[in-house]
Amino acid sequence: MRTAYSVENVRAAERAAMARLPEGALMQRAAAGLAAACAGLLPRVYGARVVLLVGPGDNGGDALYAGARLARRGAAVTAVPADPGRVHPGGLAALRAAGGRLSAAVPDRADLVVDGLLGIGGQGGLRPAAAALAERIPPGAPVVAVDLPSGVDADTGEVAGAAVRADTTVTFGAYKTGLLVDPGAALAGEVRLVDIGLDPAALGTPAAAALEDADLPTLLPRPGAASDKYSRGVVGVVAGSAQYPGAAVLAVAGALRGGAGAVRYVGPAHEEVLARYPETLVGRGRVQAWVVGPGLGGDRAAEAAQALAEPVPVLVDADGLRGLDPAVLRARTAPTLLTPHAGEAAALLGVPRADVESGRLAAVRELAGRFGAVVLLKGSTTLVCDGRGPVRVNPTGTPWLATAGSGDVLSGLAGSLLAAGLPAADAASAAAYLHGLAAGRAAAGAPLLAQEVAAALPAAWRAVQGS
Ligand SMILES: NC(=O)C1=CN([C@@H]2O[C@H](COP(=O)(O)OP(=O)(O)OC[C@H]3O[C@@H](n4cnc5c(N)ncnc54)[C@H](OP(=O)(O)O)[C@@H]3O)[C@@H](O)[C@H]2O)[C@@H](O)CC1
Ligand SMILES: [K+]
Repeated sequence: MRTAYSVENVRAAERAAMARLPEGALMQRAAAGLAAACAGLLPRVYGARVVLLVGPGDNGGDALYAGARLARRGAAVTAVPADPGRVHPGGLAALRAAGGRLSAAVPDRADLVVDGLLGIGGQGGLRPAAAALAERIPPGAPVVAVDLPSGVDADTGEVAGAAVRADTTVTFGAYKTGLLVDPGAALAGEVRLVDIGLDPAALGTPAAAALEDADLPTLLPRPGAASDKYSRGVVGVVAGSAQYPGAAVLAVAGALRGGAGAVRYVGPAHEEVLARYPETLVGRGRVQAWVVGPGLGGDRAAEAAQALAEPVPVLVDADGLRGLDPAVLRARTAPTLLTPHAGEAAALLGVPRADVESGRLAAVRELAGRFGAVVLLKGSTTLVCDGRGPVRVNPTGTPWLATAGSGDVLSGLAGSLLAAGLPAADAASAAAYLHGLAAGRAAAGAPLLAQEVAAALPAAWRAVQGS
């Protein structure tokens, strides 16, 4: 599990480390790691044109000390301060001593740009002087962000105004939440973590976590010799309508590949479902988890209410989410998993969709708290929040996954994992992970059908089991 921490926790761990280290040691470690990463990105350090964008704080200090190291190896290093009156004095002296120079303007050409404008001390969108420098980054020059792309909120990934788009982010001591959550994650490029010797215990509880392949085998159900279809769990799928029969087929497809022993379908599209998947049971009956919502069409609160009245885990998606009553969910004894996209989340919260898109972390936390449910917020980075532990950020997927029906497959898959006995947050995050992995494999750089995602799930499952 890749874990990310709040600025408050990172600062606490840094204070603890600074108390036992000589002054400036942490910054030197950070600068050494940054310089090594920059050197690795350049075909040749000697003679390379390196431009440092330097903010007023320690983030700028890191950039200057790293620039000094590159200058000592023969790079032509130019530092451009956002505010010439506020530049890290030690860093500036080191750069000058190494032969680097200071400039008021961003040079037209660069082999590498180092963004040291703002790190974890940044508040709000970039101020005009810093924004002006960010806008003048020479087109095509690779950009390395120091600690995080300037303009990205370290705790939320939110971007309020101008921000730097990095190809690589070199972050120090621990991942920051904003590096995992969009839109910040999308601006960070490839994120590299430099160990500066922070004590993991001093970092406290992570604010966010991203699953990795190696986490999946411990989460996914594995049938034993004595398992039968009932002990492996039966998942009921309430989905589809005359208008959207395909949603039923796709939700069942996801459910069949999610590890439950059997899938029970309830709805008008049973002929379509059986034609495609004769393994499906049809009609109401006992289940270990319900999936309600894909393709129901219209306001179908009644179907959701019927499932929610049963003391088993219930996943509510799509049309089932309309008009959900928080009081009903909060009164439930079994877990509830809601799987909205941004538009559905906005409707549940009564806010514009743009607010959810720009503040995804806040939105998923608010939904989980308000509804007393585990919430999987779909999107470019899918988030899962259970209202208690770190928010899970899904690292797999492909933009091709933004295709009709892919959410139906995800709901079936997550519901199946619920029926197999996984806690709701694990079911949701494991499903999102496998779904994204399957989509990446199936798309392979070309447009993707939702049914191909479902078909690729067994290969994704095998791949992580072998990890
Ligand atoms: N602590 C450690 O042990 C280590 C820390 N390390 C490094 O230090 C970094 C944190 O340094 P930091 O605390 O100096 O903050 P930093 O990110 O440079 O920015 C603060 C400055 O920016 C300004 N400013 C704020 N918002 C702004 C905006 N929107 N637009 C423009 N300006 C804005 C703000 O101005 P003020 O509000 O004071 O007027 C203040 O001057 C961290 O990310 C890592 O890189 C590493 O070396 C490892 C060891
Ligand atoms: K930065």
